[in-house]
Amino acid sequence: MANVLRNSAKFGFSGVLSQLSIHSRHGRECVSPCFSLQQRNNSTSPKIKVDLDSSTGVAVLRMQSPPVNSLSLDFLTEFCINLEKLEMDRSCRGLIITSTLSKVFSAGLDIMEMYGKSPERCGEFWKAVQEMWLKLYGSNMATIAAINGSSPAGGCLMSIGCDYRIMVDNPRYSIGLNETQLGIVAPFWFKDTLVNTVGNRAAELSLELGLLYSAPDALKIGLVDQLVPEDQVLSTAQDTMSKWLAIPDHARQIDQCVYIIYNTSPLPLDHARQMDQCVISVCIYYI
Ligand SMILES: CCCCC/C=C\C/C=C\CC/C=C/CC(=O)SCCNC(=O)CCNC(=O)[C@H](O)C(C)(C)COP(=O)(O)OP(=O)(O)OC[C@H]1O[C@@H](n2cnc3c(N)ncnc32)[C@H](O)[C@@H]1OP(=O)(O)O
Repeated sequence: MANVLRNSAKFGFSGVLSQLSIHSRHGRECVSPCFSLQQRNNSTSPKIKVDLDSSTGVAVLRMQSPPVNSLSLDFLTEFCINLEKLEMDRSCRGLIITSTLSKVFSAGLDIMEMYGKSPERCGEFWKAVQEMWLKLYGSNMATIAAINGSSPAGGCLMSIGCDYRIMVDNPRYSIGLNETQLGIVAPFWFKDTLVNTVGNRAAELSLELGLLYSAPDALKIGLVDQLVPEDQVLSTAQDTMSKWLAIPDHARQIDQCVYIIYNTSPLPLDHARQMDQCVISVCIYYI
């Protein structure tokens, strides 16, 4: 593991984060061309299924990559391609993300992507993680995570990258940024997103202790917005989405824009790259 980390630290990360701006969150621009994403999508069977209801303008994106919807490079590439397609489709105003797997929303980053891979592959993987977050957090669509299972680490990041979170009311399902428990550190942009969701103190405790919250505890700290019985998670997400879509898009988008500008520190490319490298270097030192 240490060697993998050492190699990855040498690699220059993409610094895609520099593109987080008023334009990427609220304009209709793509963060990166679909072409390059499609070029690197090598998966054979779809890991993601998207159904767009043109009468409501709401798409449901189902993650269907057993056993745990781990975020591999192939998965992330497919995810980003689908997000870009929906983003460019003006008939789509809302996106619900859920899982077809029982018990798991997403297990987060695919551990196998962090082990025994070339520096180039590690860099490509990390860029895909950043792109996933940028495209989701920067989406013009109203986004709701229908969390129907556990959602640790990168799965939690995906959830808090959405505008609203509905989780199944099952204390066995957990969610949180548990990186420190694994001996690694959540990058600063994970932290920013968590602070924007639960506030400073809860985020500090959560990150330092690597806390995984049961669904009821996640509701208490505001990590999720609502708990519902398992069989109602999708219908509740659809009902909630109709309320979000009753708001004119431009007003909601501008409001989000103001919020994010005042609550997220936009960093220039070099800073973003260096800070990610710093996190990984610290991990290398201790692992
Ligand atoms: C340049 C970049 C590369 C280098 C990076 C360097 C440093 C990193 C520094 C900073 C990065 C910080 C960011 C990290 C974010 C992350 O997301 S890290 C991933 C953290 N994920 C987890 O901790 C989740 C672990 N999994 C679970 O808790 C459980 O599996 C579950 C999701 C709750 C489901 O439990 P369940 O009982 O249903 O299933 P199992 O545990 O039996 O698992 C089934 C099967 O799935 C495999 N698996 C589980 N999680 C992952 C995963 N994240 N990646 C890949 N595979 C996973 C598990 O091994 C089992 O496989 P099997 O034994 O072959 O059946």
